Amino acid sequence: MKHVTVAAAILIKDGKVFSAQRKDFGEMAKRWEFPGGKLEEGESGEAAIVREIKEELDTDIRVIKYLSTVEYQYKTFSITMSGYLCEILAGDLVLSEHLCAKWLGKDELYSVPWADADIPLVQAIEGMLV
Ligand SMILES: Nc1nc2c([nH]c(=O)n2[C@@H]2O[C@H](COP(=O)(O)OP(=O)(O)OP(=O)(O)O)[C@@H](O)[C@H]2O)c(=O)[nH]1
Repeated sequence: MKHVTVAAAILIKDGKVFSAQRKDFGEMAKRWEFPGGKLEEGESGEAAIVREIKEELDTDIRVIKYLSTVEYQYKTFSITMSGYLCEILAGDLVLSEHLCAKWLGKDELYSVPWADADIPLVQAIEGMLV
């Protein structure tokens, strides 16, 4: 079974968290996720998340702190995903790899179909939202 190690950015602004919708292919097609992606060989999670957000969203971020790591077994692959609380340094989160995106407040947090693996991370950040 394929295993992927992923870094995810938790971006919170005005009490809302940034969530983006995956494209229409793969096991997680059209699910909502934290932006990010797979670590390259020898790369740290912190370095990967800064690189991925630049690549995917043309935005410079910095990691404020590591939050937590989720392990999840999908039908076709397993995932280890670490979430990092990040802040935007420069850029406008320009979508290039997602269908759309939303800033979700506490009341809307579960209004989108999240990727299954994300639920523990979503729960972990609920208290940071308004
Ligand atoms: N970025 C991201 N990926 C997630 C999340 N939750 C989750 O299950 N995943 C899964 O983790 C994997 C990440 O792969 P990706 O396609 O985003 O990563 P990448 O940009 O490095 O991929 P690529 O360069 O191979 O296309 C996907 O299978 C995706 O479905 C999440 O919150 N964020």
